[in-house]
Amino acid sequence: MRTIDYDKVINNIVMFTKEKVNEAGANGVVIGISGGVDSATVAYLATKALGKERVLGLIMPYYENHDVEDAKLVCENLGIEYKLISIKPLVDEIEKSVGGLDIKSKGNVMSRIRMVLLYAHANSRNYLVLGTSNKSEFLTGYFTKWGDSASDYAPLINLYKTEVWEIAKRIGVPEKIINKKPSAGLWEGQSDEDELGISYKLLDEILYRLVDLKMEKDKIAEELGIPVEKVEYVEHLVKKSEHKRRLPIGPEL
Ligand SMILES: Nc1ncnc2c1ncn2[C@@H]1O[C@H](COP(=O)(O)OP(=O)(O)OC[C@H]2O[C@@H]([n+]3cccc(C(=O)O)c3)[C@H](O)[C@@H]2O)[C@@H](O)[C@H]1O
Ligand SMILES: Nc1ncnc2c1ncn2[C@@H]1O[C@H](COP(=O)(O)OP(=O)(O)OP(=O)(O)O)[C@@H](O)[C@H]1O
Ligand SMILES: [Mg+2]
Repeated sequence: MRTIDYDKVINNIVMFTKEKVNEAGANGVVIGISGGVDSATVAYLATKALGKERVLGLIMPYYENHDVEDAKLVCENLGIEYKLISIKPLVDEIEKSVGGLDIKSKGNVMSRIRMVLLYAHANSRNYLVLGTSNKSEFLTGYFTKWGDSASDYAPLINLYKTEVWEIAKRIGVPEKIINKKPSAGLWEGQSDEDELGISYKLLDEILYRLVDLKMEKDKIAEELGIPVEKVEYVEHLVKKSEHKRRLPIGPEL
């Protein structure tokens, strides 16, 4: 992987967050706290930048499981204000109004309902929404369009998942959270690496060479000692999600 000066990156994110909040004249930031490492890392960095009084955490479970305890652990360790809001009634109402939803579509509704709640709090308190997307998710399209991808600023967007883990370790995110299997939590037992069909470690190595270094696919395969089909698969994920990384477009006049 690329070598990064982690202390410098941490400092840059902290300065960036401070600057953007000041520029916007905002009173603080609101973050969806899932109990996973991405949102925990954003919450730790935001608290470093703004102080605990200007960070609001929203814990928004659909399912009843241990993730809520992990999310509370993050908020309580930081001493930030947090609210626990079950999104079950809202999501179930939408599912009913559609007349039933397959599990993936329902997961996307969960993600978008959380976005609505985050922006309702941002509007009413003059806060900004901090997103938690990282570069691995962003490039592969592994997010809900206008759902978890929707935010005002995304402090981790230029960092691969394996780099987020490194940062999390350095800023004191509890080990229990760092060691959790990444999951969107959109259905019981969901795992990012299972759904994507590749480990983040390998995905990041491929993405870095494909996107940042713009290397030829067979060269990447040779360097990593993997079949070229794996590289082609990752390229396919990047290409088919292009529409998720831009605002809607229309025809040329
Ligand atoms: N070519 C194209 N040009 C323009 N728009 C296009 C399009 N193809 C689809 N679309 C639109 O995009 C929609 C599909 O995109 P979308 O609604 O996002 O849905 P989709 O990509 O099918 O599903 C989201 C994926 O992200 C994962 N996810 C979601 C949320 C959080 C996390 C996490 O890691 O925490 C992961 C989730 O498990 C699932 O695999 C279509 O319904 C259509 O409206
Ligand atoms: N139950 C939840 N409560 C509040 N926010 C949530 C919840 N589930 C998901 N989110 C929001 O959606 C984001 C995307 O989820 P994602 O799973 O990619 O990140 P994560 O849970 O922080 O880390 P990991 O990918 O390691 O599980 C979260 O970071 C969080 O901001
Ligand atoms: Mg998660």
